[in-house]
Amino acid sequence: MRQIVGAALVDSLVRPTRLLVARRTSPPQFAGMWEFPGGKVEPGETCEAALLRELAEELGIRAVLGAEVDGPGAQGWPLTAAAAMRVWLAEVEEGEPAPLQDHDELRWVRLEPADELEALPWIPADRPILTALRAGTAPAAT
Ligand SMILES: Nc1nc2c([nH]c(=O)n2[C@H]2C[C@H](O)[C@@H](COP(=O)(O)OP(=O)(O)OP(=O)(O)O)O2)c(=O)[nH]1
Repeated sequence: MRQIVGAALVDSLVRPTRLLVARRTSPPQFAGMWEFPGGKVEPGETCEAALLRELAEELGIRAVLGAEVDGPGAQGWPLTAAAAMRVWLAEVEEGEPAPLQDHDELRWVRLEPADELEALPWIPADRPILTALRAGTAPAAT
């Protein structure tokens, strides 16, 4: 199984209210769809190092990783029969995210209410991840 990593970049790891979403430019079947920035883990790389590298390359930022958005398998969330993605919450530490590579638009979208977030044409495999992310970042009831 090919290992993919993705970042749920939020405005604040302590009190997340917005998520940075990215619109892919390729391949044709994913162009125009929204996703978690990230990419493939290279041989010899840890997942965390791969994710920080991808965020630097794609968005031009240095990020800090928070908790993992745990998926159903050891390799995270299934994407296809041959690929799965682990996803971490993350926060920008340095830089301003820009669509440098693989994306033509970035958007900070409110997590709750999630109308705008859910209305975007996401890569379909990402939908269950979004649901888990929203459950995990919802403010605790008092
Ligand atoms: N980055 C990312 N990829 C996703 C998501 N959902 C999903 O199905 N994928 C798929 C699309 C791609 O087939 C694969 C990730 O590959 P990629 O093209 O982003 O990887 P990469 O940046 O390392 O690209 P490359 O070296 O092959 O050019 O996983 C997601 O939310 N984020």
